[in-house]
Amino acid sequence: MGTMTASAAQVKMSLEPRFLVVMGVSGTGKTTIATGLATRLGWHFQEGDALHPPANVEKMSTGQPLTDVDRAPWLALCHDWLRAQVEAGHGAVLTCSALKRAYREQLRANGLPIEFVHIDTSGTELAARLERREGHFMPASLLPSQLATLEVPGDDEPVIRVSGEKHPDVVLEELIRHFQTEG
Ligand SMILES: Nc1ncnc2c1ncn2[C@@H]1O[C@H](COP(=O)(O)OP(=O)(O)O)[C@@H](O)[C@H]1O
Ligand SMILES: O=C(O)[C@H](O)[C@@H](O)[C@H](O)[C@H](O)COP(=O)(O)O
Repeated sequence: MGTMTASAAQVKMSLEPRFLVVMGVSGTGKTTIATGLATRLGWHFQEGDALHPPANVEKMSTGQPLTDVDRAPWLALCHDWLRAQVEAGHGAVLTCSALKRAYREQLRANGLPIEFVHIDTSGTELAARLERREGHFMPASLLPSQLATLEVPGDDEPVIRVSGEKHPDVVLEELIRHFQTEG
């Protein structure tokens, strides 16, 4: 335990701030990975779901997928949060499904140095997780539309790809090692 605390402290000291959007479809593990990173690195965290206007939450709760128009004000709030973190200069992690390229471009607008962490998980594993998950407004019935809407980030986008099917601790280790290697 003492050793783990020491190594977490070393990581906090040695890493330059980064501005991360942990993205992917519902149930892929965004909140799990983003909170793990924020805790281990001492970076600021924002749950993107908490920025949805109430009408969006109501819509998803009743099993209706969001449209581009529904998502626009939410993405604007996500962008504003990211911009404030960049201006403050401390590391930050946001969860945001960011399913389409255009949404990711909106998040990166104004030249923000955002990097995406795309968590990729198979449809069968996602369905099982969402059926098990309790106390969340997002129903499993919306999974097909999430998967159909996803535009996997291209190699021309600033993206780090991770598997959502490994243990979260393994993914966190991989990400932190990647950040250490990149300086
Ligand atoms: N790598 C993983 N392996 C197994 N279960 C996971 C993993 N990551 C997350 N989960 C579980 O799957 C569910 C969805 O994870 P969550 O982090 O809420 O995803 P999202 O924020 O993308 O919807 C939660 O019950 C969580 O505990
Ligand atoms: O753009 C969307 O359709 C939503 O943002 C969606 O992708 C998101 O997943 C929900 O907010 C549910 O929250 P979880 O992702 O935490 O399941």
